[in-house]
Amino acid sequence: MATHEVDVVVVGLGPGGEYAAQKLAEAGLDVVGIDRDLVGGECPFYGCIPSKMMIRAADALGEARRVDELAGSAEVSPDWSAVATRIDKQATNHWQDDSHVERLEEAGVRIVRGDGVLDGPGTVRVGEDRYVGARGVVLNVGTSPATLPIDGLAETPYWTNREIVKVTELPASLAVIGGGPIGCELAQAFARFGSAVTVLEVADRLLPPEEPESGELLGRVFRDEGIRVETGITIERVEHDGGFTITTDRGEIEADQLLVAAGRRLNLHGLGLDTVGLDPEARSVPTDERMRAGERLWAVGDITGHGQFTHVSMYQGDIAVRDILGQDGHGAEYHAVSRVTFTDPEVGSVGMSEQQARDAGIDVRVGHADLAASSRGWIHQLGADGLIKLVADADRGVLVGASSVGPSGGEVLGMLALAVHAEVPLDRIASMHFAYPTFHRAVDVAVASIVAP
Ligand SMILES: Cc1cc2nc3c(=O)[nH]c(=O)nc-3n(C[C@H](O)[C@H](O)[C@H](O)COP(=O)(O)OP(=O)(O)OC[C@H]3O[C@@H](n4cnc5c(N)ncnc54)[C@H](O)[C@@H]3O)c2cc1C
Ligand SMILES: NC(=O)c1ccc[n+]([C@@H]2O[C@H](COP(=O)([O-])OP(=O)(O)OC[C@H]3O[C@@H](n4cnc5c(N)ncnc54)[C@H](O)[C@@H]3O)[C@@H](O)[C@H]2O)c1
Repeated sequence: MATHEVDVVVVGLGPGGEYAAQKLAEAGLDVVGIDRDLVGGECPFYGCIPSKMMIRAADALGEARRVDELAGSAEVSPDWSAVATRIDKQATNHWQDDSHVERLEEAGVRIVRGDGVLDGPGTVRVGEDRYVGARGVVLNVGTSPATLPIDGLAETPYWTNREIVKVTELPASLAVIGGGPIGCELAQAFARFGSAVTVLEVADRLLPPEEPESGELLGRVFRDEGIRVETGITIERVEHDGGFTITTDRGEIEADQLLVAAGRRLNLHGLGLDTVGLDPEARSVPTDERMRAGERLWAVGDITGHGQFTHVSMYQGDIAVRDILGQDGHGAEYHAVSRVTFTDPEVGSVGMSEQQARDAGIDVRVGHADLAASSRGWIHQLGADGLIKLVADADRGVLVGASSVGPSGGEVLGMLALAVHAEVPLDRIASMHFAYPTFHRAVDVAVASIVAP
């Protein structure tokens, strides 16, 4: 077994690990980056980027279909091959990671392909090689699609996000198990291209962790668009015989293809966490505000349990880099994590939901605004469904959470994320100017419903 002495070993090169490896190497450290699959991780090859390319195209179709009522007439002939080609060529370079590898190598990172396994503090084994980091190890091993214990499912050729991003021909019909962000985003994209889509969600609404108003609104929009939405459903069995038959407590559902988008499994199994004093069965890797997870060990990304988002992974990667380099700066805070599901309307939220705030014992005040009833919503008309919901801590006079659903809901969320993050007093928000007639002007209405109900 060969031993390689370096400064830092990064295991898993998802967004946070890739960022950390590059910055540490640019700072002059000797860095080895280990990945068993594509350097860059889930986001660029199987996640955010290909799915958002699908959504960009599907949104163009959705808008074009509004022309007849708003601006004359438009004939829409969807062609999935334009999306498939863009994902293949522009987003993923045929699922090759050369550009990611080149960027890291130019910074001085040595890339090792293989399965990294922890072997005591500061040490990682890859096959017959041991890499010892004098400063330590950064873990960024991410997630894989969760498997569901549904009778028959494992024997069928169902799709996860890994397969659906490579689809070159649109299925006539698609069933989607899971009405979370992946299920909702892809369901609407495929429906807008012409697939007959059914979403099967065990909870009583879409996007269950979001505010009930948000998930219910999205369910209404989906149904209006012709997507079949079955919430509160139990799937009993899945069979495949050319097509899929999904047996549920409401009868059988047939579909040409099946997407399972029912959450993620952390890639912690077999990682050797016990060799560094961590519980291999834990549901996340606990970290402090400097992303330290143990002796000479840092962890970033989905495995830390603070939201499975690229921006969280990179935020944490930056903090780990500063800690390793002995630099000052802010530590990790999670009271204002923002997230956006890129459906139409976009569903954005930040901080706590109303229920989470009540559960935390906060004296909650809630503010609402109906986007469709705002000046801009009325002008926009088609596709203006949306809302603003604010969750305020009455004692402190600040927002602890907010939701922004609507066209550009994720962009409107920006100002709310700032307010929650910086704990801007509500009366200061109430005293500002809100440009007319923007979508974000609905925030003024929602604030007023708390400050001067
Ligand atoms: C369809 C889809 C859409 C998404 N859309 C968005 C979005 O719009 N916005 C957003 O913020 N987030 C989105 N996400 C989530 C986002 O992709 C992840 O949060 C993001 O990739 C960060 O993950 P990570 O840094 O933990 O690592 P990952 O991206 O999961 O990468 C982990 C890496 O570690 C490697 N690895 C694992 N185990 C080992 C090992 N033992 N040895 C060596 N290498 C190993 C893997 O091969 C992989 O390359 C989406 C996810 C999916 C699936
Ligand atoms: N725009 C974004 O930022 C974005 C987009 C996609 C994914 N992501 C990230 O990836 C993560 C994973 O996404 P996801 O949608 O797979 O997971 P998720 O856990 O958020 O949602 C999965 C859904 O599947 C449902 N479900 C589970 N078992 C079921 C069953 N047997 N039958 C029917 N429904 C079932 C759950 O109730 C849940 O609503 C997200 O939590 C998010 O952090 C982010």
